[in-house]
Amino acid sequence: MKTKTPLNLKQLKLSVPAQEANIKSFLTASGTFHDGDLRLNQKGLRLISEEKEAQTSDSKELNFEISLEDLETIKVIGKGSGGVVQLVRHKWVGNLFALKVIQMNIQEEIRKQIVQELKINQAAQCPHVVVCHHSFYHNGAISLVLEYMDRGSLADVIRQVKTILEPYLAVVCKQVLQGLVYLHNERHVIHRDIKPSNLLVNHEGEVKITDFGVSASLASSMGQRDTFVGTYNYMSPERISGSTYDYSSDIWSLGLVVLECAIGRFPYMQSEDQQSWPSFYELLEAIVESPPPSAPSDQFSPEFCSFVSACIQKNPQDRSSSLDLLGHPFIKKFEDKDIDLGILVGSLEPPVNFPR
Ligand SMILES: Nc1ncnc2c1ncn2[C@@H]1O[C@H](COP(=O)(O)OP(=O)(O)OP(=O)(O)O)[C@@H](O)[C@H]1O
Repeated sequence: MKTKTPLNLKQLKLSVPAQEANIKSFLTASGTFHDGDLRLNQKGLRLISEEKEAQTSDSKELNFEISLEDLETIKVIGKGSGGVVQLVRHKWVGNLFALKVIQMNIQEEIRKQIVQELKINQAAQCPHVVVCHHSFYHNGAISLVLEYMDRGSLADVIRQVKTILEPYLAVVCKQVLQGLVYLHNERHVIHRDIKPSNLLVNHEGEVKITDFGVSASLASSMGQRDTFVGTYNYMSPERISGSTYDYSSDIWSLGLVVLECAIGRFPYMQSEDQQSWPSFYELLEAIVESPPPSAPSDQFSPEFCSFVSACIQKNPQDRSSSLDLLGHPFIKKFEDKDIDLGILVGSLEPPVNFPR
């Protein structure tokens, strides 16, 4: 029988790695251990070539990869004409995202092409454009993993507050214009679908344009036809009448959105107590044929009225550009007033509680 040699406690030393602090450099934000081609996290071990990862990584700001199986649904937060938007949580990392699934009855080839274009657009680098972290083509649908905007859209805000006062509106406009300057002047794209439900808000009072790329990609994949549109309400007269259109088409839409937020009703609705909307054709005819709506000068400041009219002009050439509008007296007037949109949106019911 062997006798145990008593351990010399002094010999029992834990050897501390000389460069302990550097362990962090092996971990990504998600806690994934990576060393060269090796990746290890809760899901197991993977080998990824650094080069391939650089090419295929379409997650902006996130240094972990997202796959649909990693996301668990918390709640449906919205429904659009193209599909459903869900609030989802990353199972391992805990981050929240908005998952938008667009069911499309179009050829597989076109769907793949759209996802390809969306991936290019994912490089969006602007604090006023919603980040699309990832896009998939899966089971006949396009899924977009979007930055989650926890106060919903401007449509949700006006549903609650009915009207937005000029100082807050100036802050909203400034941020939307910053997003538009980025899209128009840096990315050289027309958004094509500026409307209240595509302007999202978070608790910090940040306003961001969403659906960037989606409508543009769909239009280009479908040969410039405006077949995929949820609403024509905010569409410029030149688009409705089938003429060529440019960035100024987004400015028309912005003007209508801003006026709607100020007066508390869609500007082509005659009065607040008007029960029914004009019919689809009446509306299109009014947009193309009637004089454009304007802000009533007895209720709003001259700066606001001038801003609205700089946007809502029938002739696209008479509209100001997004860059010019950023310097408009209406925007400048409130710039140094320290207006906190976060306080306004913070006082509202979070949209996730809305019955839809
Ligand atoms: N990234 C997001 N974060 C939080 N909520 C979102 C996000 N994206 C969309 N939503 C919510 O989901 C709703 C539906 O969005 P979606 O883009 O599918 O349709 P829509 O813009 O309302 O209409 P349409 O499909 O006709 O363009 C939005 O109005 C908004 O309230």
